Amino acid sequence: MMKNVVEVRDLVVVRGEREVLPGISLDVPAGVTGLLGPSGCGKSTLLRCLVGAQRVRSGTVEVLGSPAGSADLRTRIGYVTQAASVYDDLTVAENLSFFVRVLGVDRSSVDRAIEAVSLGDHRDQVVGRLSGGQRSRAGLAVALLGEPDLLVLDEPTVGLDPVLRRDLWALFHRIADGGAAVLVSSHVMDEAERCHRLLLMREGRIIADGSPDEVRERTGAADVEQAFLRLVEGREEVA
Ligand SMILES: Nc1ncnc2c1ncn2[C@@H]1O[C@H](COP(=O)(O)OP(=O)(O)OP(=O)(O)O)[C@@H](O)[C@H]1O
Repeated sequence: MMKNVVEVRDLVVVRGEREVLPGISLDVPAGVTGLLGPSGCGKSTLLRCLVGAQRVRSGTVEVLGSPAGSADLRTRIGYVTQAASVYDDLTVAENLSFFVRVLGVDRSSVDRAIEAVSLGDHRDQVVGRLSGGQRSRAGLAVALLGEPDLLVLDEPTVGLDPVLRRDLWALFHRIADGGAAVLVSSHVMDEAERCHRLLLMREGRIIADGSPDEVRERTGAADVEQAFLRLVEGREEVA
């Protein structure tokens, strides 16, 4: 049995002139893992590496036992970026039918994906007329088409109201309960409590790794936001 869904070792990524990831190592197990850190710390860059969309300078990225970017991972990873991944002028069902052909997966996955994100009542509605939360779920449905073993979500709850955020997190947990590993990035620390496991990131490095309880206990903090600040301050004292 495989231990980790993702294993990253000594990964170095340079974007523009900057070493955005200066040699990061981390594992992602099954369940819901939160990748948390301030804007610009390199979360999206790391996620791009996992899906094989980022040029890397050195190090290794293994996903589901294969090197990131391998052809056999194409339908085994679902990836939702911050940019909209669905077409505004197509209905939910038309979008999904289109991506079914692109991915070469079974047509029956359209209904399954629509049901998974609870968009049954909106399946024949044009995406451009959906609310923000419904649009997010439509994008998520596309990522679920291939029944992925790993779902990579880049800040999926940005700009959503608290009720929609809560509903989306419940959905991530249902997906994880179905057996997929779910990796969710966020710069909102209060989302940390909703994860089985946390990776706290700062300036291209992982500064803490564990369950929300472990991270809080290790730092003696009341919540994960305070834990993050304590870790940052601790580092600065040592430096
Ligand atoms: N195309 C690019 N060319 C050069 N530098 C880039 C490019 N894209 C991002 N960067 C830089 O890489 C660093 C990390 O960016 P990244 O998008 O990975 O951060 P992030 O943690 O996902 O931020 P956010 O939460 O704002 O999305 C930033 O300093 C950013 O300016």
